[in-house]
Amino acid sequence: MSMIAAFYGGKSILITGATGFMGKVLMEKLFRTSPDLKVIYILVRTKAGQTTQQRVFQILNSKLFEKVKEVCPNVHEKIRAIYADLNQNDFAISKEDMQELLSCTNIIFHCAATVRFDDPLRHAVQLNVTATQQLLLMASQMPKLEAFIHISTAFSNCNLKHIDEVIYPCPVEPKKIIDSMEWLDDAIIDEITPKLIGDRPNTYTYTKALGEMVVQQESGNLNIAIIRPSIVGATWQEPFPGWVDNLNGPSGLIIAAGKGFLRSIRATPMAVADLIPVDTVVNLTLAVGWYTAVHRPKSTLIYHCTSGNFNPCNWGKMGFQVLATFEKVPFERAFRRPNADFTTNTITSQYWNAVSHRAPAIIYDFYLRLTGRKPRMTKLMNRLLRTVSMLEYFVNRSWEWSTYNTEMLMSELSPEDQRVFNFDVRQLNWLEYIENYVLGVKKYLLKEDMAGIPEAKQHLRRLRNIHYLFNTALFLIAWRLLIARSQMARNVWFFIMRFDFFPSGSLQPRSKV
Ligand SMILES: CCCCCCCCCCCCCCCCCC(=O)SCCNC(=O)CCNC(=O)[C@H](O)C(C)(C)COP(=O)(O)OP(=O)(O)OC[C@H]1O[C@@H](n2cnc3c(N)ncnc32)[C@H](O)[C@@H]1OP(=O)(O)O
Ligand SMILES: NC(=O)C1=CN([C@@H]2O[C@H](COP(=O)(O)OP(=O)(O)OC[C@H]3O[C@@H](n4cnc5c(N)ncnc54)[C@H](OP(=O)(O)O)[C@@H]3O)[C@@H](O)[C@H]2O)C=CC1
Repeated sequence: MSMIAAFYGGKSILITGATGFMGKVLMEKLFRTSPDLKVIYILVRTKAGQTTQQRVFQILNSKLFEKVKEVCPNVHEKIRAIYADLNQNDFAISKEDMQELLSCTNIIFHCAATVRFDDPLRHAVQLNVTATQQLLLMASQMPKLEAFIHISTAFSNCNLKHIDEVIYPCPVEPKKIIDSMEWLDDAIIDEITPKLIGDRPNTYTYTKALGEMVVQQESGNLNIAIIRPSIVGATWQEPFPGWVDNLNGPSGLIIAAGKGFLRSIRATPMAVADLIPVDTVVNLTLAVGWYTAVHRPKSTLIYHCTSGNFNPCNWGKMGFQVLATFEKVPFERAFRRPNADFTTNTITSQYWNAVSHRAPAIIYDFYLRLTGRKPRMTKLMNRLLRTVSMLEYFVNRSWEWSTYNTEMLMSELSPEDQRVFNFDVRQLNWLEYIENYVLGVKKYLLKEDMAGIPEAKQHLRRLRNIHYLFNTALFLIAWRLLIARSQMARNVWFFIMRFDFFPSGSLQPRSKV
């Protein structure tokens, strides 16, 4: 019997960010392994015209939850969606709901965050820092609370090369930052943002670091742990391989490469691609919840959930395997044949951006205009290049994360728990994982049917022929222009012609047969 699964039985669990990528997998695993848990409270806002109930309905009816429905048929009764907006005071939770949360919650998993790299500082602080502070305040009023698990990121200190399982202070206290957001206007905030984030690449990593400081400062008597995952990718094993439902991290770039938009990226092939499957992160998170509640460590423990030091894969290997998978399972209606290159040189990268990204987009838009349609490729390409430029920081560096606490936890688990809540990435076969990831992107993100693969391959063959035709035409035009302008080119041309048309020793053309 799994001790961790048994621990969650009968518990009331509060999850923030349950509608997000990680939150959904966390809920799924909890329901599947501990169907006798009492209730999962989720803080949900309304979005895209959907009520909180409609959002929950959609999640429970998704493919991800198919297995849960077999194990826990009354899952919809055990999930209690509470309307909440983490940007509002007291999260805009009603008094009755707040009362229930305060009196019943046993465990909190705080996953909600803004993960956008370009969020204005004010918004990133509100969600990643102030909301965390408010949630801690709520937690301190929960008499039955056994553990508070905060999800951070392994990149919260990405300005360092070696990162230990400790909280590193930021120069300006989070409380001062929170206060200043109250009275500074947006223009001033924008002006001071680069100074505040310092050598971090974006407001996301900076505010996640501030969030950790808040956890440390406001922990009081709470039983707290922090989990720092690296780049979270599709599921490895559970509930099935390759599940992914958003474009963050590598997923968006896999689509861009598979559809032939992304042809080159400034990335270091030998740099470690510190990807971690989402189900691995969830298994560690649940194990940490159990350990923190049962063993009550004296201080806040930080767990790095990374793959680089256990089972490293690099970007070169990853890119190669992604392209190899496109050969077997191409995406439908590609713009160009998938063929993305890595370059480490900024100038070469700019050259390829002009030649392989912008030029084809301009030509395609010209074609759209000629055929009376609205041009759109240049705009799309500009957005893609902007996205790529934001991710470049992470694909040109390697980090070392110490994993003492994660390894300690692994050794504390019973063999059964090590199996059910497996977070040992040494067992991960990268080639298989990446292949399943690409397949998952095709199936669950692009919603493409496997039956369309022959047609997709046929389309790629057509694109290859167009490519050859286009290149030949381009070569001929360039050559024709060159001979018109250069005597030397003309001499070379006549020399070749003579060599080809007049057999050696003869000045007569070859007779046509
Ligand atoms: C052979 C090649 C193989 C390639 C493999 C190489 C892979 C390298 C991957 C490196 C990943 C490094 C990630 C590092 C993560 C750090 C870990 C964390 O904690 S951080 C946690 C992880 N956090 C993150 O990863 C956040 C990263 N993302 C962001 O911050 C923002 O999306 C943005 C600033 C990039 C774009 O903002 P903005 O322009 O305002 O627009 P929107 O957001 O509204 O989207 C606009 C359009 O772009 C689309 N799209 C979106 N994302 C991607 C993508 N990744 N990609 C491509 N496309 C993407 C989106 O669908 C939309 O399309 P459409 O609907 O218009 O057609
Ligand atoms: N994905 C990754 O690569 C990594 C993620 N992490 C961390 O893991 C955690 C989960 O990330 P992930 O699941 O990928 O992120 P997602 O963007 O998929 O999910 C974010 C969640 O936060 C919720 N949320 C955002 N703003 C609000 C708000 N104002 N009120 C209520 N809820 C809100 C979202 O709700 P809604 O659906 O309504 O938008 C969503 O449920 C985050 O803390 C992140 O920093 C760490 C390392 C890597």
